Amino acid sequence: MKRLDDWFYTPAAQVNLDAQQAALARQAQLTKPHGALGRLEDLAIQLAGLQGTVTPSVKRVRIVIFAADHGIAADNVSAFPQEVTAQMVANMARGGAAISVLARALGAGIELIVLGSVVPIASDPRIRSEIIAPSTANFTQKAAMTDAQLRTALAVGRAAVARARGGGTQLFIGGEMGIGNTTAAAALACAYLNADPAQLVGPGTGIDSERLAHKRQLVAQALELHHHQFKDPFATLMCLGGFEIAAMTGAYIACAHSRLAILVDGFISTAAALAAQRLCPGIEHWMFAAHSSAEPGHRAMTDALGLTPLLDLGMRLGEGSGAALAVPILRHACLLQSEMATFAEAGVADGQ
Ligand SMILES: O=C(O)c1ccc[n+]([C@@H]2O[C@H](COP(=O)([O-])O)[C@@H](O)[C@H]2O)c1
Ligand SMILES: Cc1cc2nc[nH]c2cc1C
Repeated sequence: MKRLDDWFYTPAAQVNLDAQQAALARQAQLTKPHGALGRLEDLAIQLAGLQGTVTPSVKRVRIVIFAADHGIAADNVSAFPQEVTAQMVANMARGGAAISVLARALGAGIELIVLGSVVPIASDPRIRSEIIAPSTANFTQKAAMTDAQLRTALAVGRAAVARARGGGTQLFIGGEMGIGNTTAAAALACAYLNADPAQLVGPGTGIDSERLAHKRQLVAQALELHHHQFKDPFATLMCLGGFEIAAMTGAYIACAHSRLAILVDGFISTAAALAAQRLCPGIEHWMFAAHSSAEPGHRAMTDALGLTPLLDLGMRLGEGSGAALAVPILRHACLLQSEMATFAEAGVADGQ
């Protein structure tokens, strides 16, 4: 049931325009031709507005991985079996996944949260169990989640951000793991953007063209079944989403409420960002798009959010890995803004 006083409908916090103005003015005084640092200048100015200071910093980064299984995986939409979701979470806990390596290199904190798994998750202090159900329902037959399940998933994301905030995090990265979740993300993108599955459904982990045609057909079937819900962004997420996608949506919204900058990862993370933007207007101002996923259909979502990805490395891994790789760019943008000398300090003659 829709209640407009629900926390996730509260619009995003306002950006601090004074800090943003001050950062813009400082950029003009730094020892470089005006605009010579290109997008690094815009990033520093945006971060100044988000953090309310002329000298922003993203030293303290928190990566939260949300993992869950999907009912649609029963329909042969992924190149991998469903138990890989749980196996990869265990790999992440042991430090062997790509995101584990990148988080270590960045000195970033990482939290693993499982919201649904078709196989039992071994008790492990490094894994947070927030199991809602073994998996979502198959959305070609019924809504993926119940209203209560969606609210729980959104709240799991919100609580993760509260913990991050408590630890002094300056930049939030949501990562995900879930076999079958590119089908859910593509279905969400089609519903929110009123687009055709032929444009937005792609190969995910790497299926052949025959299975891709089948995957597109399943998404078309789901859109047909649920289309009467698509005027309502909450109901759309309930019908087509996943527990990990919804948790990321809740996390992003909580970031925009608690003034925390968000670095969005790839295809699935951006579908969650799109859902967040439909629930929480203005949230896009709190976001940076880290990279352009190789998954076709990603671009349509970043365009709809008005975000321009920082990197294009042909990646399609998820786990927050593309976002982790973009962190040094944001860090360097902040360092330049904070530590470069001004023309006056350095005794360098300014231009016109
Ligand atoms: O982030 C991306 O752009 C991305 C693109 C394709 C696949 N993935 C990852 O691959 C898994 C989903 O792929 P699939 O084929 O099972 O739908 C899931 O665990 C994602 O993290 C991620
Ligand atoms: C091995 C593997 C690792 C992943 N990481 C994110 N999604 C993934 C999907 C697979 C299949």
